[in-house]
Amino acid sequence: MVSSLRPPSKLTFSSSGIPAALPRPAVTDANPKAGGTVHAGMKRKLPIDNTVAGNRPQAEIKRRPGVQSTGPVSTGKPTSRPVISKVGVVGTVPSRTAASSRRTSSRVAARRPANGRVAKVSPKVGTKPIAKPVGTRVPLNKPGVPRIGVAAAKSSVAGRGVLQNDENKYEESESPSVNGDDSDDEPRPIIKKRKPGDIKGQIEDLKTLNAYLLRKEKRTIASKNKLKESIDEKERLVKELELEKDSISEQAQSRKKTIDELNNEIDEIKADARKKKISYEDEIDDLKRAHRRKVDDLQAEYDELEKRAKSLKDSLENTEAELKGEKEEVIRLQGNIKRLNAEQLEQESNYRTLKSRHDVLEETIEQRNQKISDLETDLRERNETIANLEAQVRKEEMIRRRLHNTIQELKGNIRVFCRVRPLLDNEAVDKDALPIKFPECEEDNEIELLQQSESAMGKTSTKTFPFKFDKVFGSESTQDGVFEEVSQLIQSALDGYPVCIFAYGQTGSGKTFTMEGAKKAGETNETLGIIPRAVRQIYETTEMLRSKGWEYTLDGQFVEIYNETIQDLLASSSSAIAGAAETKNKKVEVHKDKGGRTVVSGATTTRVDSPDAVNKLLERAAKNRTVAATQCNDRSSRSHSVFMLKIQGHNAVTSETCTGMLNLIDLAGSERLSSSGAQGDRLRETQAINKSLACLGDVIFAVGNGDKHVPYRNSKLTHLLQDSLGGGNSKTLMFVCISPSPSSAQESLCSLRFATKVNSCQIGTAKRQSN
Ligand SMILES: Nc1ncnc2c1ncn2[C@@H]1O[C@H](COP(=O)(O)OP(=O)(O)OP(=O)(O)O)[C@@H](O)[C@H]1O
Repeated sequence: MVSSLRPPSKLTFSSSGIPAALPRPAVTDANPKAGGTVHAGMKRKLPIDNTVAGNRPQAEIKRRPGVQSTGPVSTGKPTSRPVISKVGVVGTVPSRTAASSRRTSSRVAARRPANGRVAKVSPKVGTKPIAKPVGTRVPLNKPGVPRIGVAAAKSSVAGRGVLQNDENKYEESESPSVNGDDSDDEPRPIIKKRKPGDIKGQIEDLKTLNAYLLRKEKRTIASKNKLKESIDEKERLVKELELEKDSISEQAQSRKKTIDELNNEIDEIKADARKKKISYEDEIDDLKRAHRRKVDDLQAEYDELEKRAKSLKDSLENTEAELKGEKEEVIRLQGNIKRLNAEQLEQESNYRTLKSRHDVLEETIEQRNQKISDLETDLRERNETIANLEAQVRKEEMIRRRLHNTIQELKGNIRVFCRVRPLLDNEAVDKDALPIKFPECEEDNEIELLQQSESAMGKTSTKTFPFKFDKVFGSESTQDGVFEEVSQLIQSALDGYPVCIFAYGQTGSGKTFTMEGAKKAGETNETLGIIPRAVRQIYETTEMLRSKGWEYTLDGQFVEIYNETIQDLLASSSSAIAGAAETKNKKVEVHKDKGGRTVVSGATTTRVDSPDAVNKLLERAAKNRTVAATQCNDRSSRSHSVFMLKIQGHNAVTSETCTGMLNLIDLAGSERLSSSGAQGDRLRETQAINKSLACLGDVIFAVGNGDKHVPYRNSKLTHLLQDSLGGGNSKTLMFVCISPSPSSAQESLCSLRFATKVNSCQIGTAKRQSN
């Protein structure tokens, strides 16, 4: 019988907690001679109680018919319990004689299944009960057989044969039986009965017996030695089994540990499962809610669909009705199609007619294209002519400028216009009593001032003072009419000449009205004075002159001379005027630049590139004058305001350049000191005004007389206007403004006399400033 051990491939646990795959010996009946179970690892002969088995292999016993075998191998129901002795001899001992083995077998019984089978026992301790005929008695204590304990005895009993592993065969032993069973051993010598006194025979018998006993002793000793060896071997086996037991115990502990770990793992899994259960419950709740919502939505959708179905049904009914109408329409359209077909035929005939016309037209187009080509040639020729004409125009423009200047010169480089303002509403005067008369003359250039005087005798006489100027404007004159006469001088400024236009006269005589226009809000453009009109004319003319190759830049300055101090009227803390630099706190000075031209530094210069820029400029100046007037009562009447416009032109075609200067001056009131009755500050103001006006007269007279020294620097005004009052190339126009009021007659007389004096001056031939 061979048992083999296979290593466990995988540890699995049975319900009892014992590894199901624990290695177990495979018990087979491979060795027919063996009567017991031998572990695969036991590669030695084990003495077995062969006598019990009758020296016949157990399998053989099992197969032999008629033998009543109760061995577990043959029947599976042992009549005796397996015995595992300390020496590892496994045999079957009848229950009643196995007391000495009970302690050992009890350990094995712990592993024995409940049904008492020993087919599977502890690894390496494979046992197989040896079948023994019932009632067979093992003779253990025969005389001459040494007592070596139950196991030893059993071994000795089994000494007739040896148990071999699967590699060794079960061999018959040659040695005599140790249990003294002569039937199988050397036969006991037969001692015949001797006659008494047959000593010799008795001695021979004794010798024979002795020899037999000696042989038998020898065999017994050999058997004993073998048994001893066997015992040693089995003790060693016991040790091995104990070691194995310890190993199994360790394995058991390790498995227990594993079981604990697995239990922990199971607990964790359970806890995890509980958590998951809670989470799944929440999820289920969410899903239920979602489901309810979905159901609600679906219900709403269903309602909606139902509504739609109803509306579709209605719509279908409508459509059906429409379809009916459409069918009628189709019938009607079919009639139309018939009619259209007829029309189409007509159209086709029209098309043919049109096609023939189209062919005719194409011919015409060809002829016209030819004509266009001719016209283009003509146009080119005409363009050339236009270019020539433009050159001619430019040439003529130069001629015009020269002629215009000649005319101006012929009119006089210093001209004086007299303007009499109308009576104001607050001047309740009889018109017939007015001291101003306008003689009827063709050129409207005469004026008479009537002055009444009373003689010592009390006789009243009227004295007439006639004056003649270049032009006299009566109280009926309009701003338009006045500007028409002035515009020629403005053109001179554009043509590159320095031009000065003054308004001279007593306070309230209409100087500001003439120069700037009405101050009242809501006045129309008709009341605009010379300054806005002049700037507008210049702007419009420069735009027109673009076509003749001229590009102009206009830079304006507006200053006030009060008590011989120049102040900037365009200064703005908030730079309200586009392009205006901050110059409020700067001192305004007059000096010469590198080119010897008189310039004003410290005053704001504004680029006038649109009519809007002009308006803003004038508004700013008016605002600043109003502020100044608040600081000093009636200041505007006692200061000179000077608007200076620098006009720079460049003709890219002819490479001509020109620089004109237009000065428009609203002079301070020219009251006489004696008549004004001024005192204190007013007296000083009046003195400053009179001085500057006198200086202006002196400069004009000096230039007119051709004096070598012209006293420009005697006043800020003449110093400022030096280039424009500089004789030959400048043009000066003075407006002498007259109040028609009788109370102003004396002042009017003075003004007219001053103007006449200026008018008598003839400044030499004006020369155009050009590069
Ligand atoms: N030609 C005119 N037609 C209608 N009203 C005029 C005319 N000339 C002047 N006036 C009016 O007469 C008043 C005085 O005129 P203005 O202020 O121009 O005089 P002024 O000489 O500039 O006085 P000041 O020296 O005080 O500035 C103003 O109300 C003005 O509108």
